[in-house]
Amino acid sequence: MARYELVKRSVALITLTNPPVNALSSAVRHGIAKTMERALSDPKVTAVVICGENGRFCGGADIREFAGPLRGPPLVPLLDSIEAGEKPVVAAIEGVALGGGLELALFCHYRIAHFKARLGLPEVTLGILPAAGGTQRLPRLIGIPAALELITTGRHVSAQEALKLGIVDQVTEQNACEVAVEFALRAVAKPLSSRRLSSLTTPCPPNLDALLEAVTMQIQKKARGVMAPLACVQAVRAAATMPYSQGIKRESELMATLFNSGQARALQYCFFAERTAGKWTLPSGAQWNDIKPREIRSAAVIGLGTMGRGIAVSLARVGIPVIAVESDKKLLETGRQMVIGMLERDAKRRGVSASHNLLKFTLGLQDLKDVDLVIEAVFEDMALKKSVFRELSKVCRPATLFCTNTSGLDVDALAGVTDRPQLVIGMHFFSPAHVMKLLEVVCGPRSSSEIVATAMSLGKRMGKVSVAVGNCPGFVGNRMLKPYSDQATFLLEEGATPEQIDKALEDFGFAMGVFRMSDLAGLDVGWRVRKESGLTGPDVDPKNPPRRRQGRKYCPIPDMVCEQGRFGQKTGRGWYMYDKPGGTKAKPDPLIQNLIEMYRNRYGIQPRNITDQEIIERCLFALANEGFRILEDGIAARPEDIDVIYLFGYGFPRHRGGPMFYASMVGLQRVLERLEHYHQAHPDVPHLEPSPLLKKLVACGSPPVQKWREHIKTMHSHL
Ligand SMILES: C[C@H](O)[C@H](C)C(=O)SCCNC(=O)CCNC(=O)[C@H](O)C(C)(C)COP(=O)([O-])OP(=O)([O-])OC[C@H]1O[C@@H](n2cnc3c(N)ncnc32)[C@H](O)[C@@H]1OP(=O)([O-])[O-]
Repeated sequence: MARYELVKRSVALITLTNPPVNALSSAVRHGIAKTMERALSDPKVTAVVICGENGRFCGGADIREFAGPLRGPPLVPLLDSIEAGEKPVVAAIEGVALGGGLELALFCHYRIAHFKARLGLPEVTLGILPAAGGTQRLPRLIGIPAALELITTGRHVSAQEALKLGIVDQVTEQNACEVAVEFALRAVAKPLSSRRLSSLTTPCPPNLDALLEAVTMQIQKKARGVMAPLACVQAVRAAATMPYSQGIKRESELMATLFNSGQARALQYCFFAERTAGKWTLPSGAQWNDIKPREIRSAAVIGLGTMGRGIAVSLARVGIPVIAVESDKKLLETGRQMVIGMLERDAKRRGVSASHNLLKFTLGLQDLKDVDLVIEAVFEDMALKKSVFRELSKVCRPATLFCTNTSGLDVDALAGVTDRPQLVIGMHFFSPAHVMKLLEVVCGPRSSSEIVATAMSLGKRMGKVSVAVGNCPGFVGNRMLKPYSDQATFLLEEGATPEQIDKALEDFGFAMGVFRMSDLAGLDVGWRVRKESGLTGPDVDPKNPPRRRQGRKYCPIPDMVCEQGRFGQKTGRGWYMYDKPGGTKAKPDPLIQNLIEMYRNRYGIQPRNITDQEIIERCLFALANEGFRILEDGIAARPEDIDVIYLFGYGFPRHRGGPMFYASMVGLQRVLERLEHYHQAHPDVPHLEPSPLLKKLVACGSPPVQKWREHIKTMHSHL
């Protein structure tokens, strides 16, 4: 839809109207075609201004339309008529001009941007490329190197940077529309030929091939197996080496190779899944858009260990005064220095001043009597956490909200020791808490909808992707991690090596394989959890550690590694060896290979050749299978939530969509068959037994992931 008005007696003002981001849906494209034709044919009209309703120019093509057959007028011929017209067309950019929105502006003869506007060609983040001339026009306007960087990264630039790059002609602090109308009136007399980007030659750097080669290498190194960025390089190469008409053909050829690809579908699924995750509903029927969150004006963090420090920084940097508490002077001083240091480095990186004044450090819980919200981040020990919550109930005013950063302990058990179980919730941050975007908001059965709403909105305010989950051991992320890492260690027993398993997972797209990731996180963390859950400990015979524990198959190799003091990067030895404690460059360690071979000999295990396909199937199908169980148990409301948790908390490759979307892409029938195959081979590994929900979805014809919810409804929700 596009609105047409005549202003200043001779300027046609065309306003795109498709809330919330004026995406270029077929209706909007129809609207532009009709209003442009009217403006160009009306003799009263001397110039045209295009703007967007609600202070947003245009968020690009309507991504929702990609799933179906494309209808309505094709974009490029429509935009050609704008550039070819004899009347100056000025784009008045407010809010955002992204993707097809910026391309629309690049067909206009002039671009005026509001100083708060953001511009960019983020198509590559959706697994595609700018297919409305962006790859041919932006290089002609700002040169190859700058255009290449923006198109292969999809980065948004500010209006100021866009002016410096030459993307826009003027930046204004006033209403961009009014400024554009004045600008258009002044442009009437000026020639337009030099303003038609299609007629310009692309300024080429002398080292073009070397530049394109270097960018290609960098992409292949950083974005393993991701297609779109490489196609973007090819399209920009066409802008440098072909006339515009051929370049635009090359652009659409390359787009055709991407548009229906699995990667594009996965990345577009992630776009919407991320936005769906924030829309929670509780068993009571309370939901995200009808519960008003409390405003948090002050907070406290208890415990300044690794997590507590990151949480304090994440609160202070968004302007929330924080009281940080530790149990003794030395820990408090160490914590204070580290938090201040992190806040300063973070502020420097963001080019802002550090908000030291918002931080207060204390040894006394009584200083927390008036805070709005407390986040407990002490050592992962139930008894210790309970004593903290009992104390808090005594000192904090009745309305103060209590949150725990436990990564898997029972939130309701903690709520039970307080005087306000309805005001207790889990806020599970991921390490480092001031960097990782994911926040699991763990709703106990007594958590009120008000505290759920408050925790979710506080997460958004802290720049987190917040997902509401139910209360069970390990919640969603860590609960699924166990079958995934268990399969990896079982594969070690059967013949694989840590390097082989990690390489298979990294070739699949993970930034780090399971063993390198464990070395980073610290092997002692998992060891302590296994001890606390009684799976290992001093009463286990180290000479003959049993391979069945608590009625299930158990692999003692990780314990044997820890018993040698190998805790990963922090000790310089783990599944890999590092040049020094804290080193990050992993090298295969023959001692680990010896340990595994001795272990196989002791139990008479004949190693066999294990394929990368088996590694991927056993690790990822076990992961997804636990995801199905979590949906059955109502611990997660929909598969999108699980996928967002794994994308933002566990480094699952975005171009694979997440464990549940990946399972749907592989085909639920195949996932079921492979799990049945592996469970038959390993009947003593319950998490390989296909979940009832998986069987049910296959029986229902394997509906697309977005439709699974309809089949989950029958189950009881813990959310
Ligand atoms: C030819 C051409 O070459 C090619 C082919 C293309 O152009 S491909 C398309 C390229 N364009 C993009 O990649 C930009 C994508 N959008 C964004 O980056 C952000 O949305 C935003 C613009 C920076 C606003 O952020 P926000 O935080 O203020 O709000 P939001 O929650 O994100 O969004 C608010 C609501 O708008 C929906 N939405 C946003 N952009 C949309 C789009 N392009 N198409 C359809 N829906 C969109 C979104 O799902 C949400 O819906 P709901 O959840 O309310 O139901």
